[in-house]
Amino acid sequence: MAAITLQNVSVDIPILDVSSRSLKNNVLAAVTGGQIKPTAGSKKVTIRAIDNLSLDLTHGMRIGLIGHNGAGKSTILRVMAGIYEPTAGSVKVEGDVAAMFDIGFGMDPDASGWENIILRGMLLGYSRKEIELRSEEIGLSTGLGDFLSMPLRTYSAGMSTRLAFAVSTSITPEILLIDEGIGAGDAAFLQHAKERLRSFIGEAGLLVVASHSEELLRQWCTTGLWMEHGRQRAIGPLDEVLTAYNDSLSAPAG
Ligand SMILES: Nc1ncnc2c1ncn2[C@@H]1O[C@H](COP(=O)(O)OP(=O)(O)OP(=O)(O)O)[C@@H](O)[C@H]1O
Repeated sequence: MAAITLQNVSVDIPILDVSSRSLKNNVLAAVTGGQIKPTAGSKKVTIRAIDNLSLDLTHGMRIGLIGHNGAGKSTILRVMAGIYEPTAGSVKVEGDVAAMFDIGFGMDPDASGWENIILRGMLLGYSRKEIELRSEEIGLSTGLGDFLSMPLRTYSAGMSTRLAFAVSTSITPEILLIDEGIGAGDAAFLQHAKERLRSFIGEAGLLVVASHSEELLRQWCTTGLWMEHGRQRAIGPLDEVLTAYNDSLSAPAG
């Protein structure tokens, strides 16, 4: 059974080339970003991207991460994927994780489409034998035809997305983490991609998605987690959390 538990997790990112003396003491709090703090014992600064966050996500949950720019949504996903180590607190992840962040990550521009299917498949956890067995079916589903024999650097952005997308969705993950930005491509591909995504997402035991698109969150998620300056502002049924978030955006400042 898939599960993710975060206990009092904080993520501090030290910024090495900014001195705290350069910061203006803004009276108005920033509306974006994490919390900027002087680093203890130094003139440097630290950004607290996640601030003491505890979460208990269990099998079957479909979480949408909501919040302003720099609220910490991508950072939480990276902590869950094991890319970032928390500065404080503990993270426990049970189940295989598939992360769809930077869709082109790990692809080699000089290798052909076929070779990139193998490379990316191995990055996603397939053995060479498994991915070789599946590569033909994955290649066919891209609609790239003979371009699969050409180096990736000859592909347009949409063509590369097709390739990466086909490999990424060929696995059946227990935990699926998605950062917004997937969906680039032409209309026909998008239609195909949506169907493939729907079943891919349906197969995952636990889904966490960060997105600014309310439509996408409503389609895929049932629980909303509203983040603000690295902290949890609210968690609950998606509809209620989205309404509260939208109300906060339209409320007069002050
Ligand atoms: N590589 C980095 N170096 C320095 N600061 C970073 C880095 N990555 C993120 N941060 C900081 O961490 C905080 C949280 O960023 P994060 O990317 O998690 O926000 P987000 O909610 O995903 O934002 P957006 O909706 O704009 O994508 C921000 O204040 C950002 O400035």
